[in-house]
Amino acid sequence: MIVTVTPNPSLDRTVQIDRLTAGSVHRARRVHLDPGGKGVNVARALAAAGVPTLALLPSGGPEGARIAELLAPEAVPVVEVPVSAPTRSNLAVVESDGTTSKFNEPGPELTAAEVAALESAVADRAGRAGWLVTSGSLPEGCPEDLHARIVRAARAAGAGVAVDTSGRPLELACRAAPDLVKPNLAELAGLAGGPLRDLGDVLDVAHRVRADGVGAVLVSLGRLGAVLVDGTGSWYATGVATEVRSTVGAGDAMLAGFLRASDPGEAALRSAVAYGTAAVRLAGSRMPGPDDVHPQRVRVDAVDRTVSLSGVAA
Ligand SMILES: Nc1ncnc2c1ncn2[C@@H]1O[C@H](COP(=O)(O)OP(=O)(O)OP(=O)(O)O)[C@@H](O)[C@H]1O
Ligand SMILES: O=P(O)(O)OC[C@@]1(O)O[C@H](CO)[C@@H](O)[C@@H]1O
Repeated sequence: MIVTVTPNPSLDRTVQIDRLTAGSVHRARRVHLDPGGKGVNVARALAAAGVPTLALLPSGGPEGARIAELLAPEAVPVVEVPVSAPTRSNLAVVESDGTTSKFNEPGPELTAAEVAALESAVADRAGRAGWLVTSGSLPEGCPEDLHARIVRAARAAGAGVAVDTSGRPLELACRAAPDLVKPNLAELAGLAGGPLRDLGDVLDVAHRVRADGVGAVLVSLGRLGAVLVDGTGSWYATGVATEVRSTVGAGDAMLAGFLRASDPGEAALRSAVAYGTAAVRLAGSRMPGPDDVHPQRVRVDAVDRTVSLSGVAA
């Protein structure tokens, strides 16, 4: 079973318009509502593939209840930790060429007792998890080492642990020696303390992160694909995305693809990029199912240090 922890879930509203122009009124062509937050998305993709999973999240107000309602038809088991402030709603504006602008709320303020209840729910379930994924931003009131604490608790319970977050919480989580981290380019640059120019820089930082105790580093690079560095080697994979409908959640789909792969290393990277590529073809933060995913179309090579990262958001 793969348990996902999302300290700051969200009700994701995706609005499709022709073109975003600052300061104008826009008429939406379509609106789509998804249960969201990074760990929630990972659990959705896993459930769609028939992988036993459980999404653990704080839940408050009508937004929290709606997330659980939307997860039910996707057959995602949920453990809700009740909190008094309402769960946030996040907005994605997608233009007709696939350009996506995201507006994320900070999230509710959790009390110390609510944070303790979340940690206790993690401790209760970690012993039954093969993997535990802890991901996303932290709402107000959470200590910045919350992901790090969850990593330690899950490791102590014998679970493999994957982390997908950013900034200081990511730095602290790396020090807790998780089995896997999944930074995007901006997050890896944050860990490096400066901009990264090419795959050579990505490789060097990923090796440094591993040397500090992280098992494997899966770096997602948007349209450029992804790099994996683990204890057995390093690879670069690219997919073919025909049509980009929404990039929201592509990183989460990718992490699910990595975790559901039957083999580690190169095979897991292939599955990860197949999932990421499939996700961008789907509207909103919809997660791909196994029929959407084509690992045989993913190209995996040795890492060419000279490939430039210009044009990838960092
Ligand atoms: N524009 C794109 N074209 C093709 N593939 C893409 C594109 N954007 C993302 N992908 C695929 O999805 C994977 C994850 O994307 P990305 O690096 O944007 O993750 P992320 O920043 O963590 O996303 P999120 O936080 O929205 O989940 C990439 O490695 C790639 O395989
Ligand atoms: O604000 P955070 O926690 O960093 O990210 C939240 C979020 O953008 O991540 C998911 C996509 O990865 C969305 O479902 C959700 O809205």
